Amino acid sequence: MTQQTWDAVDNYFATQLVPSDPALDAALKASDDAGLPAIAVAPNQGKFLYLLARIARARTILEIGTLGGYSTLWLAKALPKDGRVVTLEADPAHADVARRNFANAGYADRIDLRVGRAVDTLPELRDTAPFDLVFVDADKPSNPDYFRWALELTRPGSVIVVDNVVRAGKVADPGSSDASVRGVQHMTDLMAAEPRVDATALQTVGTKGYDGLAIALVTG
Ligand SMILES: C[S@@+](CC[C@H](N)C(=O)[O-])C[C@H]1O[C@@H](n2cnc3c(N)ncnc32)[C@H](O)[C@@H]1O
Ligand SMILES: [Mg+2]
Repeated sequence: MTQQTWDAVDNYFATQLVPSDPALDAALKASDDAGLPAIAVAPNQGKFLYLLARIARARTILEIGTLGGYSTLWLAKALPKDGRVVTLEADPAHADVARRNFANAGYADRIDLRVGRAVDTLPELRDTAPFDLVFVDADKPSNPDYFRWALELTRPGSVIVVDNVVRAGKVADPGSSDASVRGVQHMTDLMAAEPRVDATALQTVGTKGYDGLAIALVTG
């Protein structure tokens, strides 16, 4: 299988099942025009997050890693009118683009964007917790910290999703010295040893190449 096949299949399903949304398309274009890296989730992955949030009947969502807010908008779309997404972003330039995207999409009232390193902004969220769903998609070396925080800020029944866990297959290399790979491996160790979650991980292919995500249900 080749990238060309993966693109064609993603485009087939996106055309059928992920109708284009002008607000989301505009957010992607504005992010691109502002020079942000093209590392947002793909449209079908955004819809997947949206569906997970709806399946979980999420009213409060935490996202770690905003970029231009594309995945944030998918998550915000899944919320009831009085629901809320808190999204954390370290880079003020990314946050500026995201803030404009939220306003232009008409979702600014449902999204609370906090600028700063997530390890510094997460402790502020103890009063806002518990979150029904947490989406972890920031600096991968910090994934163990983000998993610990996600556990602290959720409740039994909450869902934790961690993006980009495959690292082009290097996650299976126990001798890897890549800090992102090691971050994912350490987080996976924590998930495996944690009696309060039930978790799995999936490899994926698509317009974003070869990747994958982990998902955990908080059980206790
Ligand atoms: C992969 S992008 C997020 C993509 C976004 N979730 C989406 O799919 O549309 C990762 C983001 O995390 C931010 N980031 C990196 N380190 C961070 C940190 N320590 N705290 C918070 N955000 C961080 C980066 O600046 C970048 O905007
Ligand atoms: Mg990602």
